Amino acid sequence: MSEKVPSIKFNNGYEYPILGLGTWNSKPGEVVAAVKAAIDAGYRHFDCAFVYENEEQVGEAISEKIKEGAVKRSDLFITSKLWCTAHKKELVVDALKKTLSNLKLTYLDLYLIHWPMGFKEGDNLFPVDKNGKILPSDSYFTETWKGMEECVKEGLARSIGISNFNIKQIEDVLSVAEIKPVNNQVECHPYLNQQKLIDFCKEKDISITAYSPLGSPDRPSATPNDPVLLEDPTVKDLAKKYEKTPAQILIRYQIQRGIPVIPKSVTKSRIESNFKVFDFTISDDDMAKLNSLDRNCRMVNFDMCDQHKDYPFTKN
Ligand SMILES: NC(=O)C1=CN([C@@H]2O[C@H](COP(=O)(O)OP(=O)(O)OC[C@H]3O[C@@H](n4cnc5c(N)ncnc54)[C@H](OP(=O)(O)O)[C@@H]3O)[C@@H](O)[C@H]2O)C=CC1
Ligand SMILES: O=C1CO[C@H](CO)[C@@H](O)[C@@H]1O
Repeated sequence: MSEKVPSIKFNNGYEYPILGLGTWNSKPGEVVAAVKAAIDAGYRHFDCAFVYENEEQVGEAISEKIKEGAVKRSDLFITSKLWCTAHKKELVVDALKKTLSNLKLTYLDLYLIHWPMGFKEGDNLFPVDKNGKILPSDSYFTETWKGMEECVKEGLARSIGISNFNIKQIEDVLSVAEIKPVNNQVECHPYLNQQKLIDFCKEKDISITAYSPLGSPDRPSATPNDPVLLEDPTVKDLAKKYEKTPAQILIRYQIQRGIPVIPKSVTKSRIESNFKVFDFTISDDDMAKLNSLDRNCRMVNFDMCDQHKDYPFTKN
C-alpha cells in the first residue's frame, strides 16, 4: 500500500489531504473505474459537485470500495459543491441532502458554495435568456452562507467553504460568518498562480485548493488557440530534468507551495502517476521559474455569467 498523503489543517482543526482526484468531465461510464483505481493507488480525497452530474457513480465506487474492505468512510475526504440554482437560504440543506443521497453518504467532509453567483431557481442548471446569458436569482451569497452554516449545525457537513470567490466577496462572507469558511477552491497553476489571493486567504486563515492544476485541457470551452500548459517548454524541460511527467511537475509545484491540489483523470496510468509526487523536490530556482510563467491566463471563465452582478473575475 502507498504511504498516507500529507494533509494540511483547516482553521477548524480538520485534516485535509493535500492531493485529491477531480471529477469534472469524468463521464458517468468512466468515473466508477477511475475512483476505484484512485482508491487502489492511495487517493483518499475526492472532489465532486452536484453540477458534474456523476455524483451517483462516484458514490457507487466509494460504497463498493468500503464494502470490499479496501477503505473505511473515516479514511476518506469527500468534497462536494452547492450549485448556483440553490442559493436561497431555504434551499441549501435540501441541496446537500440530495448530494448526500447521490453519493450514498451521511455527511460530507467539505461543502463549498460552487460560485458566488445565484441563478434563477428551478430544475434547469443553466437558466439563460435569449442571448445565452445566465438568468440571476435575487439572492446574495451572504444569505447562502447562512444556509451553509445550517449544514454544519445539522451534522451534514463537517466543514464549509467557498469556490471562485474574489477578495471582496470573501470579505463579505467573513462579515456575516458565524462559522468561518475553511477553504476557497480556485483555478490555480503556473499561468494563473494566484499569489495575491493566496496571501490574502492565508492572512484570514482560509486555505486554498488549486483546481484545473494541469490547465484543464478537456474543458468544453477550450479553443485551438488557447495556450496548453502541459506543453509549456519550461514545464517540459523541468519534467526532463527531474525525470518526471509535465503533470507531475505541475502537481508537485502546488504541493511545495503548500496548496492542496485536485488533478482530474479517468485514465488508470495517469491516476497512478499523478499520485507519485512525493519522492522528489523541485529546487527553489526551478520553483521561481514556474512562478515566472504567471500571465493571468484563466482557463475556466464561465463566460455565460460575465454579466451577472456577482461575477467574480475582472476582464483582462
Ligand atoms: N470549483 C470549480 O469551479 C472547479 C473545480 N474543478 C475541480 O478541479 C478538478 C481538476 O480540474 P480540471 O478542470 O478537471 O482539469 P485538470 O487541470 O485536472 O486537467 C484534467 C485533464 O488533464 C488530463 N490529464 C490528467 N492527468 C494527465 C497526465 N498525467 N498527463 C496528461 N494529461 C493528463 C485529463 O485527461 P484524462 O481524464 O483523459 O486522463 C483531463 O483531460 C476538476 O475535475 C474538478 O473536480 C475544476 C474546474 C472548476
Ligand atoms: O466546476 C466547474 C465545472 O463545471 C461547471 C459548469 O459545468 C463550472 O461552472 C464549474 O466551475
